[in-house]
Amino acid sequence: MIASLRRRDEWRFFGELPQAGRGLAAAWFGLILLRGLIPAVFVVFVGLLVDAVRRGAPITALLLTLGVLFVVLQVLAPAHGQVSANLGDRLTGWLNDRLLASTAEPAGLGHLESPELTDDLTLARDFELGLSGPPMSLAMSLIAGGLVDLVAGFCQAVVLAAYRWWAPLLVGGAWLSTHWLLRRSTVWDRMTGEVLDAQRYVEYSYRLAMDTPAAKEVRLFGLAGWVVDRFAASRRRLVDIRLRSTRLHRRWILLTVALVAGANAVFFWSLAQDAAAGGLGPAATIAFAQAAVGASALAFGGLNWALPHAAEAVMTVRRLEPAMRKAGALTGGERPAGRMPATEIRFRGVGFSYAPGSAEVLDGLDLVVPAGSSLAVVGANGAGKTTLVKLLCRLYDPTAGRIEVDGVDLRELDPASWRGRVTAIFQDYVKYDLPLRENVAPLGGDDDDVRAALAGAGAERVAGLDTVLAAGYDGGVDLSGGQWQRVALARVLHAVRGGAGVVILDEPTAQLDVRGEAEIFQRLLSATKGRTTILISHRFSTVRHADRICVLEEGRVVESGTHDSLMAAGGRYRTMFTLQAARFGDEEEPDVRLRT
Ligand SMILES: Nc1ncnc2c1ncn2[C@@H]1O[C@H](COP(=O)(O)OP(=O)(O)OP(=O)(O)O)[C@@H](O)[C@H]1O
Repeated sequence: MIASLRRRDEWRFFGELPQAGRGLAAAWFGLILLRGLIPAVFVVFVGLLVDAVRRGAPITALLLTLGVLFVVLQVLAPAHGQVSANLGDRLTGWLNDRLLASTAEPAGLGHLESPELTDDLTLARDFELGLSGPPMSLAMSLIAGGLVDLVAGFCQAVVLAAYRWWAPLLVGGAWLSTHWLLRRSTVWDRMTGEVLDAQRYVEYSYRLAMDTPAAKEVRLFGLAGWVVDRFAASRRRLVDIRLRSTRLHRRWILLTVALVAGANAVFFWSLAQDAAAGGLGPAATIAFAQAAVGASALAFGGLNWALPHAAEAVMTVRRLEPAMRKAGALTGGERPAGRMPATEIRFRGVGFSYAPGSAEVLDGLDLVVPAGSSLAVVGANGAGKTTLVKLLCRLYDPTAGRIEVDGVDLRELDPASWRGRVTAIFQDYVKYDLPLRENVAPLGGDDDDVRAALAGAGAERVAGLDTVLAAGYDGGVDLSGGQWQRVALARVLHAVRGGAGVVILDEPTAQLDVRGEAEIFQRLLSATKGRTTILISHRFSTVRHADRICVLEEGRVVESGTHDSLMAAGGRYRTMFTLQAARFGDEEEPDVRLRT
């Protein structure tokens, strides 16, 4: 039992508190002891006062002491509340720091895509949102209150030992047992699929209502009422589950009442007997009676509500740290990437699936990209094109085969060093709510370089370098889809200027008009000169200008060659190209070639 008590999250939670603020945690614990001790001292002094009155002795000093104790007790309560709120806020900040670090630091992405870890993450983040329990600053006040009661009850029970050795055990034990007997009524299991599901819905509906990206559709499709109802319904569901799992169990309550009533009856009967028989004076009788009443604070049911919730949040974050580190880890190589690739990038029998047991997205893929050349990858939706370049960025490792750079397995290279060589624009590129300068050079850079990159992407006039690219900020602006894409391209061009040797362009011009696309390609052409470039596009007018083209189907390369050779071969590429040319016309295509 002791071992199981020691293993409980609650203890470990108290052990973690100093991490949030050593001095503050010490003050918080100190105030708990002080506020718990004073009531027992008060009881003793009341006894002494009654005795002094009875004996006709001076009572001024005793009254003064009682007054001071009373005032101190009153002052300590709000001060403790403030310390608790501060500690709760610090703890929230500390937990957020840990969560951000465990989410952002792993080199891979596995930890963000594991369903179990995502569940834990939802649970962990609740310490701030307070969707299924009090937020941390309030929880710390409630926990402090519960602990003060516990210490106060314990100290007053100890006073009873001066009456009879068994009195603290009988009275204190009875009140203490209420904690275990009623525990089931106040604690609820939040790790069930039903709770996590409801919690995820609550969060999601909340974000749908509050976040700008969903605002257009919510209004256009008349979804406002639906979103609000959905939030209310999932919130209600969460409350219902909680009520259901914590409903009071009548049998346990009756047992608790009987136990407490019985213990107190025995104690007070014994006290009355001794007082009547003259074995106990009025001062002691009053003091022990008061202490017995005070011991009722041991029924610290209040702790059950806030403590498990807070402890769970802290322990979930602690548990997530190693789990996310492991799931997001990439087997570490330490070889620096230097100026790789000097000769080629080679995919050798590469297989990949996103989760163990799930479908193979890449399956025995072989591909060579000579250094300094351009390769276009085409294929139907879901063929695995983006997955291929994600592996090249080492966001994941192949589940079979290997990717070699100049003959060296990518896994032997230091991931950070290799990523320093690669730059990419993905379909879901990030639109930072930051000034244009940081959108182009997130890690900072010379303004002239930023301007040159913007000019290269035809985005020099979208906004001033200091303008925040989000309408919600003072002086901020929102950009069109095409303008955003140019800014993202500028980010890539800035990285190329900074020395990136591998350029990945995943549908880089999907949001540009035909003229814009032709113009951007001219610029990409000169900017990526001498760089190894991989272009993914559904626009064959763009694709045809790559040095080489490969067609991906069901996770394999089924055709590869130059535009002319593939057209001459009359295979899938020719079919796709002809279909698109017939539908959209091929006359306006830009006369540019994406290569060195
Ligand atoms: N993070 C992920 N977790 C699980 N499966 C994924 C993930 N990303 C992609 N997939 C699956 O992998 C397959 C290939 O996706 P991928 O994005 O590589 O295709 P694509 O060829 O780039 O498609 P598109 O032309 O539509 O962009 C798809 O079936 C997709 O459902």
